[in-house]
Parts: sequence; C-alpha cells; structure tokens
Amino acid sequence: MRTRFRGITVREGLLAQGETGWVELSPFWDYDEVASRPWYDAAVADAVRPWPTPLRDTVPVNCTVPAVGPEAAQAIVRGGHGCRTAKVKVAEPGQTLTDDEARVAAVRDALGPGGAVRVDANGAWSVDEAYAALAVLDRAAGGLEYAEQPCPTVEELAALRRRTHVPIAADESIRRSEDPYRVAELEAADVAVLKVQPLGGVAACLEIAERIGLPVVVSSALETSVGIAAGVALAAALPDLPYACGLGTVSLLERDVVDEPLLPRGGALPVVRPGPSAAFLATEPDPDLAARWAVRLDELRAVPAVGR
Ligand SMILES: O=C(O)CCC(=O)C1=CC=C[C@@H](O)[C@@H]1C(=O)O
Ligand SMILES: [Mg+2]
Repeated sequence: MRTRFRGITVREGLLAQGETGWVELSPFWDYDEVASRPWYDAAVADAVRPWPTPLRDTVPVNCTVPAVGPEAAQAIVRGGHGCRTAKVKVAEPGQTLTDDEARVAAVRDALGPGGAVRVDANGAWSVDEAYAALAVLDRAAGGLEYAEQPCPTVEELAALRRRTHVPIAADESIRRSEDPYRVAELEAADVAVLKVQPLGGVAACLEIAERIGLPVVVSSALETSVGIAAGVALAAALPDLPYACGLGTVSLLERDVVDEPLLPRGGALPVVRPGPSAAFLATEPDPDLAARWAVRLDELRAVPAVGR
C-alpha cells in the first residue's frame, strides 16, 4: 500500500486461473475463515461461470481518500485520473472530527464545485455522533453526496436516516450481514454498496442488486487489477448505475500484477478481464507467504459454503 488503509500497509492474496479467466482471492487477515468463506466461494464461482454481458464499455469511479492530512488529500484528488467524485475516509481511530472536517473541506476545494463528495465512517459513530458529525461534514463538503456506513447496525442506520437529510449508504450492513436485504426492509439506506468477494462473486452480487431495490455502488476490497476487473464486470452489467463506483483503488497500491493496471482514465475504468503479467508469473513467491496462504486455503475449504 502507498498509505495505510483500514489499518494495513501490505495487501496479500491469491490469484488463480479458471476456465473463464483469472480470479483473485484476497480476504483480509483480520477476517476469520467463516467470514472469509464467501470470498473463496466468489473466486470459485467466477473461475467457472462467465461474467454477465456488459451493458456499458466503461464504469465511472470515485477516487478514494484515506485518512490523510488536507494537503495529501488534495494531492490524491488532483492526481485522481479525472474522477469527479471523491470518497473520503472519516472517523479513523486516533483522529478528531476537526481532522475530518479539514480533509473534507480540502477535498471539496480540490474537486471544485461540480464534483461529488461522499464520506465513509466504517460504522464508527453512534446515531447521535453521526447526526452531529454529518452536519459538520455536510457543511465542509458544501453538500455530501452520501455517508457510507456511518453507524454499525442496520437499526442505527434506519434511525439516523430518519433524522438527517444526508443520504445513507450501507456497506458493512450488507457485506458482513447474515441477511443483506434487511437494510432495504428497514428502509435503512438510500444506496447499497456491493463488493464482489465478500458477497460471493459477480453473479451472486447481480442477484442481490436485482432484489435489493436500491441504487447500487460497486466497491472494491482493495484488490489488484485482477480482482478489480470482477467489480467492473458487475458494475457494467447493472441496468442502472447512477453513482460512481468505488473501484479506483489500484492507485492505493505501490505495485500491481498486470501489464496495464486498471487505473481510471477520464474518471472511468474500461471493462476488461486482465491476467497477471508474464513478469509477475515468473517471480517466485516468498516461501513464508506461500505457506501461510496454502494453510489458509485449506482452512477456507473446510468451512461450509455460505449460499444465499
Ligand atoms: O469505496 C472505495 O472508494 C474504495 C474501497 C473502500 O473504501 C474499501 C475497500 C476495502 C475495505 C473497506 O475498509 C473500504 C470500505 O469500507 O469501503
Ligand atoms: Mg465502506
């Protein structure tokens, strides 16, 4: 990683080649084998089942701004490959609302009045804290497009949504939930964030998108371009795509595995299915790393499939 993001500085995972092309399996290490099993199911499903027919050639994406200082945030937006939407991480442990306010204001400044600013709190706030924080950040942004997972539970999102005028997007409440449809049943969100690996693959996500009855934003799990391509395939197959997707995260990585990294051009990604470069395939993996992932793969295979 170029910058620490969700507490990590090194991104690890597996790549595999199936009948339909390359897939990525990269659950974070803080996910146990039960939480990681849908990621395994996603890789297996997408290795054998062709992706759906794309309805568009490119997918608009946001740039992602980690919990950095205002100057670094502006540099990310200005180097953001033409993205007109920025997603700003807020409520990071060890930081204050004043830090978030400064970062959001700096991002709006760099983006100009035409762009859209959204924030992601990863469930860090209570309803009262979120209500107060969103008033401040909405002002700093000159209007927020939406707030992603401001509170941890679906009930709290629903309660907050009834109080604030800032639209609410659900992320963890869908991807870490037993029942991804509860968000819609409780009218807890205006937007559904879908991630391919934690939700069991492209086809499984397409089904959720069809049933959930909310506009969908496809977002990454910080994959290499191999994994990002699966998100792009899902986004390209959605009949409606009213928002920019959170798939512009390859730029958060120091290195990638493909010859032509999936970095946005003019704020959008192409719909392609790349595999690792010959140079990458010729590199011997670190033996400790390979051994750890071999053990992990066995553990994932031992967990019953999730199935929705
Ligand atoms: O949505 C984006 O702009 C990028 C993806 C992103 O923010 C995330 C990717 C992976 C793990 C998560 O902590 C994080 C998120 O919460 O959405
Ligand atoms: Mg999120």
